[in-house]
Amino acid sequence: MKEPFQRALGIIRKLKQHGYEAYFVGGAVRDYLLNRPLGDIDIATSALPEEVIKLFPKTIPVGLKHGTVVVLNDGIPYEVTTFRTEGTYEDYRRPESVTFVRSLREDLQRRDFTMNAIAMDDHGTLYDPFHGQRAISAKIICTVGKASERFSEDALRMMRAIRFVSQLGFALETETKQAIIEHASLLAHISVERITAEFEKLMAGPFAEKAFSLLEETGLYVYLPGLREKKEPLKKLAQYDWKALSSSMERWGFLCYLLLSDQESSAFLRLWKLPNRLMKDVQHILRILPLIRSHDDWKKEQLYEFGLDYALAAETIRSLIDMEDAYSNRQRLVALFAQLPIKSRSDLAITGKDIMGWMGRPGGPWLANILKKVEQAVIQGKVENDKERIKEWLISCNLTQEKNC
Ligand SMILES: Nc1ccn([C@@H]2O[C@H](COP(=O)(O)OP(=O)(O)OP(=O)(O)O)[C@@H](O)[C@H]2O)c(=O)n1
Ligand SMILES: [Mg+2]
Repeated sequence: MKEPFQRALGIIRKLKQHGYEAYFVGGAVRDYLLNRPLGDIDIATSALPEEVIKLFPKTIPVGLKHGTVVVLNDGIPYEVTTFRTEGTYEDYRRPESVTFVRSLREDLQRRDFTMNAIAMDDHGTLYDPFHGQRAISAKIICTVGKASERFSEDALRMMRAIRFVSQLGFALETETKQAIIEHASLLAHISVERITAEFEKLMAGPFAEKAFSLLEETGLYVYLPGLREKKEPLKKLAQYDWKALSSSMERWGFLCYLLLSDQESSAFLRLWKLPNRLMKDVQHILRILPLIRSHDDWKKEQLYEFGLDYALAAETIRSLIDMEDAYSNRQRLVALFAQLPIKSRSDLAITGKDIMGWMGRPGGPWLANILKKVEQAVIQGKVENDKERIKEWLISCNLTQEKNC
């Protein structure tokens, strides 16, 4: 058994010693069978939440209504959830309350996809009543039972299905795909935050282009923020190798650049409720892209002005769009940046104070103007980044004359 499971065995064994059933379930079992890195390890048990709390010294009651208690074992948190069915669903979202059951099979039956409905006991024996292993071998994403029921219970599962396509490269089973086509509009009941979380994972998957193609084909895109009118440009997204993009900022930047006009992007990013920092970063990239696409190569001044991180992100997107090798273009940019005599204003050998002293004038807009000129001259190699040289240069250019500031 893999190390992360080993470390959680104590929890399962303790539950069993007290007469309860307990199993590893969900994504970790799936990823273990796929030989992928394991995420959070979830445990399902017949013990009720209060029974779990009594057994373990360190617990956090994170979702008692849903039967979930976090058990801290050697400082690592594990979600321990009571076997449950989700009872009646309202509004196509996960329910407010659940019904606890004492059978593993019933618990697995309420899960979304067969590959996510496999349980593993403390000896590594698998319980797979819905043939999840078969689906994994065939690389198929298939709902447990009737697809229309699973998607009506929680419409986010339609996004999850396509997000798993992106992460695993699997295909959607026919009935599952058909049900997404028929139930796409139910996504309107789901909160933007949950949709965004899935969409971020979708964009980051190694098979994102397959997923974009499916968003378009199933019509699910219509219910994604700001994409309703973007059927045709959306098709373009499926033509690129998204693996070339390596951060959230690059992925959102690329998406906006391909789908939207300059005026649309800020409202679009707000619709997805992205964090402010990310929105600002993306908009910065979107301002850089048209500038660098109109030139053959980077200018030193541009690189200095944008900073290496943003420049690299924009260059990665540009390379992808122009079908160039992003790796070597990035390397070139890093080398060019290394050659810059200064990387930011704080690297200048002089300060505003020096200039005020030389000119005997108090600060004002003129000072920012001169500092800018000095910065440009240093970057262009017209003057060495040295206090005396800069002073001489200012005098020789007559920049110490008020009329030239
Ligand atoms: N809408 C959902 C969300 C989750 N699940 C079940 O709860 C498990 C754990 O959920 P979660 O951690 O959200 O997803 P994972 O499948 O583990 O995927 P990831 O690797 O991204 O965590 C899933 O495997 C699935 O069995 C479900 O049936 N329906
Ligand atoms: Mg998980």
